[in-house]
Amino acid sequence: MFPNPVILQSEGLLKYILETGVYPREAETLKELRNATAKHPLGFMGTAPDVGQLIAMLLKMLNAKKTIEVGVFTGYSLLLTALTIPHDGKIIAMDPDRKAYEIGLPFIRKAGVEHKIDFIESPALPVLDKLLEDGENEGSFDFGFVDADKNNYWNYHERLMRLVKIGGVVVYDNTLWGGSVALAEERVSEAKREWRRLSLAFNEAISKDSRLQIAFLSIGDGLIICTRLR
Ligand SMILES: C[S@@+](CC[C@H](N)C(=O)[O-])C[C@H]1O[C@@H](n2cnc3c(N)ncnc32)[C@H](O)[C@@H]1O
Ligand SMILES: O=c1cc(-c2ccc(O)cc2)oc2c(O)c(O)ccc12
Repeated sequence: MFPNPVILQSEGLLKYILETGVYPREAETLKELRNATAKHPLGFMGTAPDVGQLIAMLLKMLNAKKTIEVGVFTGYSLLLTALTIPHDGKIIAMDPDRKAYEIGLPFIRKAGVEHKIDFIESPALPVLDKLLEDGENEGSFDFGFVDADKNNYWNYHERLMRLVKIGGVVVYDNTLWGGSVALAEERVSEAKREWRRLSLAFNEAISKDSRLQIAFLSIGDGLIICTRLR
C-alpha cells in the first residue's frame, strides 16, 4: 500500500526508496509520530517521509534558523524541521486544528524540540498578515513550507514572498494533486476537480513569477520549490 497519495506509480520503486534511503535514516521520534498519525482517519494527509527527507536537506543547505509552516496536522514536517534547525532556531507554525497537533505533541516533547516551535491555532492568512504588520519580519525568514488549504496557496505565496529573505526558500506541497493536473477534466472525479483547477492556476502563476527560481518535482504528491531572487 502507498503510505500517502503519490505521483510515483511504481509501488515497488517507492518501497525500495523508502526502505533503502528514507526509513533507516528517519529519527525515532519522527517514526513514532508517523505511526501515530497512521491511526488517524485523515492520516494520509501527513507529509510523505521522502518529501520530509528533501525538506531536511534544503533546511541544512540554507542553514535555516527561522521558518514558517502553514498546515501542521499532526506535525510530521514540523517535527522534522524542529529536529533539523539549530537549538536556537524558531518555527512559526499555524493550523486551526489544535487537536491534530496534540497527537504529535508528545513526540515533539520527547525529541526535546518544543522550545523551537510557536504553534498558532488559527487559519494562516491572518497570522501572516499580522507578521507583516511588523516591518522587522519582512525578509527575515529562511524557509517556508505550505501544506494546507489549496485555495489559499497564492495568498500564502504573496505573503511569503515578503516574509522570506532573498535567497530564502518556500516549498509548496500537493502541486500535482494526484496527477490530476495532467488529465482532462472529465477523467477526474468530481471531488478532485476543484483542487485540480486550483493547482493548475497556482502552478501556472508560479511558473510566470519572475521573482523566483523554481523547481517542479514529481515527489510525494508533487512539490514546487521556490527561491526568492529579488
Ligand atoms: C495536509 S495537512 C498538513 C500535513 C503536515 N504538513 C504534516 O506534515 O503532517 C493540511 C493541514 O492544513 C490545515 N489547514 C486547513 N486550512 C488551513 C488554514 N486556513 N490555515 C492553516 N492551516 C490550514 C488542516 O487543518 C490540516 O491540518
Ligand atoms: O486529501 C487531502 C486533503 C488535504 C487538505 C484538505 C483541506 C484542507 O483545508 C487542507 C488540506 O490535503 C492533503 C494533502 O496535503 C496530502 O498530501 C494528501 C491528501 C490531502
